[in-house]
Amino acid sequence: MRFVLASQSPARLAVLKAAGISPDVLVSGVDEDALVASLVDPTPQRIVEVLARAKAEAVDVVEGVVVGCDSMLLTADGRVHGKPKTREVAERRWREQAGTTATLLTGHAVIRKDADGVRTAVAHEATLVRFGTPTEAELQAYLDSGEPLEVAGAFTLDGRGGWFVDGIDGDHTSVIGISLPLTRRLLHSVGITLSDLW
Ligand SMILES: Nc1nc2c(ncn2[C@@H]2O[C@H](COP(=O)(O)OP(=O)(O)OP(=O)(O)O)[C@@H](O)[C@H]2O)c(=O)[nH]1
Repeated sequence: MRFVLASQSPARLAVLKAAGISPDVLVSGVDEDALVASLVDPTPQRIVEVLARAKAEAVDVVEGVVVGCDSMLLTADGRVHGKPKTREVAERRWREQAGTTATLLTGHAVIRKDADGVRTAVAHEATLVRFGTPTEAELQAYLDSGEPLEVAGAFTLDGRGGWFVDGIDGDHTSVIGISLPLTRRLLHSVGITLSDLW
């Protein structure tokens, strides 16, 4: 069965490959900001689920299974944060989040398309992340690396950011970008087991 990852994320691709899946990668190009702006008073959980589903629906796949994801960091003040994209925003994020606990939300959408039609399953995973406190020099060096600018919440678990994550409570693959256990459950709900894909 064809397995399509509707994501440009190298981390999502790496998680799937290490887990025995070699997906086709089709980048959705969804305008995330515009879609979020169109939602009326959405919860953080709904935002990541709507975005994940939009990405999976946007790619042109006639038959097979498509997976789309979206990750955001939900901070204790109720705000959600995507990718900083600039050094200034990444620095502000770290000055606010260092030493705190936040929740990394990852929305997941699995869409199966075959002769029986289209079946869709959507859910999100929430992982608590306990941030450490980088020194000023460490923070500046981390920002200089460029890594925190292109990842949700301005940190990675499996990269340079790992030095500044004291611990997590929940699924680590979800933090990296795609929850394997949740994706397995969503695949089951559309009639697919891993043995169909391995
Ligand atoms: N390696 C790594 N990447 C992370 C981590 N946390 C978040 N990310 C990445 O941060 C990005 C979150 O942005 P998203 O909008 O969900 O995805 P994207 O990278 O824009 O790619 P699309 O799915 O095509 O939208 C994803 O690429 C995640 O894999 C982490 O702990 N490790």
